[in-house]
Amino acid sequence: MTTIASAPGKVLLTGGYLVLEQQFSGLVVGTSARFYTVIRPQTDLTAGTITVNSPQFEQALWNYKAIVTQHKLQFDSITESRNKFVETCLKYTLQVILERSNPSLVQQKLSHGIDITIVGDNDFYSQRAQLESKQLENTAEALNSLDPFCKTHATLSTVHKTGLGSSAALTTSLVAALLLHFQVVSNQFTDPEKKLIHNVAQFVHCLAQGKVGSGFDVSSAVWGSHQYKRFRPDILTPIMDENVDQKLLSSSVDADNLNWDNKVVPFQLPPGFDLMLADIDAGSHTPTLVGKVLHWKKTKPEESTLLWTQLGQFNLLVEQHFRELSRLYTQDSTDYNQTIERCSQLKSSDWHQQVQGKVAEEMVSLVNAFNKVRSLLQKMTELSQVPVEPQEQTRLLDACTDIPGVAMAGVPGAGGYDAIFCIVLSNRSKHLVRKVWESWKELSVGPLLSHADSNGVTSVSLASVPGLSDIL
Ligand SMILES: Nc1ncnc2c1ncn2[C@@H]1O[C@H](COP(=O)(O)OP(=O)(O)O)[C@@H](O)[C@H]1O
Ligand SMILES: C[C@@](O)(CCOP(=O)(O)OP(=O)(O)O)CC(=O)O
Repeated sequence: MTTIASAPGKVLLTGGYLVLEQQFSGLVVGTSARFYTVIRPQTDLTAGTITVNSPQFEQALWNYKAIVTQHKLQFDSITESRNKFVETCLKYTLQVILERSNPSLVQQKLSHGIDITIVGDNDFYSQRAQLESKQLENTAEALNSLDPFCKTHATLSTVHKTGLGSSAALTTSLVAALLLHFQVVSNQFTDPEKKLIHNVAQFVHCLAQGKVGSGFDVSSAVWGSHQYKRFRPDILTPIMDENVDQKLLSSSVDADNLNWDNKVVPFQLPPGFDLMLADIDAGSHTPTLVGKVLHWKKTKPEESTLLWTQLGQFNLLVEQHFRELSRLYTQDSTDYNQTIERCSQLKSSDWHQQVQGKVAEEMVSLVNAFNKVRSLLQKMTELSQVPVEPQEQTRLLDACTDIPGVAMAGVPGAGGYDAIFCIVLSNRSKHLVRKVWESWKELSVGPLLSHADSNGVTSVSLASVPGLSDIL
């Protein structure tokens, strides 16, 4: 039986940096771009052989040996080339599986080896090189013409990532596929099953990256779009050890372990709103940005605390206005749709003067709250001297915000020169935004094709994913 699990990428709309602390939250939106892990039993491999390949990359083939005796696992990497995330996923997820399932079932499923294929939608990786080699412009139309899961002509260490969170989506889809393949979870992915997938994926992701981060990226790979409040780091810090005791690991990641105090409040963009993303070629190194911002925060506790408090309030206001708009839709969808239609034809700065009614008022409040968020991120940039929303990005975002039907434009997550997002109200606005991106000279702006998709981790069939069977 072939097993496939899939997990989405993410965009942190608000809450960058603040979400590292439990008292603040982040608003994260899932993307239509997803990772897929396909597990197929083999008939001709020696017992315990696990082959993993990522066909979009060069030199992306890894072999492992997993020997199970009773509840014990002996796990070795056979190939010289390593993939920290894949290896960590396999080793510790198999240990969790051994604590929760019959060892003879695990042995039987590994008896002739298994083959694992991992792919991510094209949006996870920059397609600039691919487009250049085909002499195509970096436009949405050209991206649309590429094959699904196309080759990047790069290795995993040289590829340019677009910031959708490849390691979190990969980890989550691989953990979920393994738990499903070894029958620890059902293909329904019920709530407690998702909790287990989440907890295992957070552990693996933290161990592989060598630190306990906020975890919003793994959380959105599991739960899709939501308001995220982090877990207390000390649920993981004591087990951040390659030789962690298997029983301790399994009990720590248990769905019923109440020490996991992360909070997930489901969220969806209101009807008529959609997300657009662009990757900026300049790029920033997120861990460096985070290190510098946190260093500044420590040296300037008073000014940073004030900024964090204000930013926290306006981040929450943005979310509240989104939620109120969704509520207004359910109350009177005709009035709501008419207002959105009207707003989609006007610049957001004109909504206040030219559109009336409750929905319009809410739209204006949303824009005002988000403008305040941006001005506070600009203040953070100035005070910390870290380019969270640098001036080049400010100019680009202002140009996007000046387009009719664009409700907001901002830097996602840690900000920097990595990416931008826009929230737009119509296909016409999308088209106009793409035109601005194509003609923008100061920064190289590459469109992504993803839109907002609030679904989290799922089990899927091969036939339901266009292009997937072609790369197996
Ligand atoms: N398609 C893939 N197949 C296998 N491993 C992958 C794939 N995509 C990403 N990874 C893993 O994730 C790592 C990248 O993680 P990271 O630098 O944290 O990027 P991101 O910010 O996108 O999560 C890679 O080095 C690799 O181990
Ligand atoms: C600063 C942060 O709060 C958010 C960073 O979010 P990004 O989405 O920018 O992350 P990358 O995918 O690693 O580039 C750090 C964190 O929460 O871990």
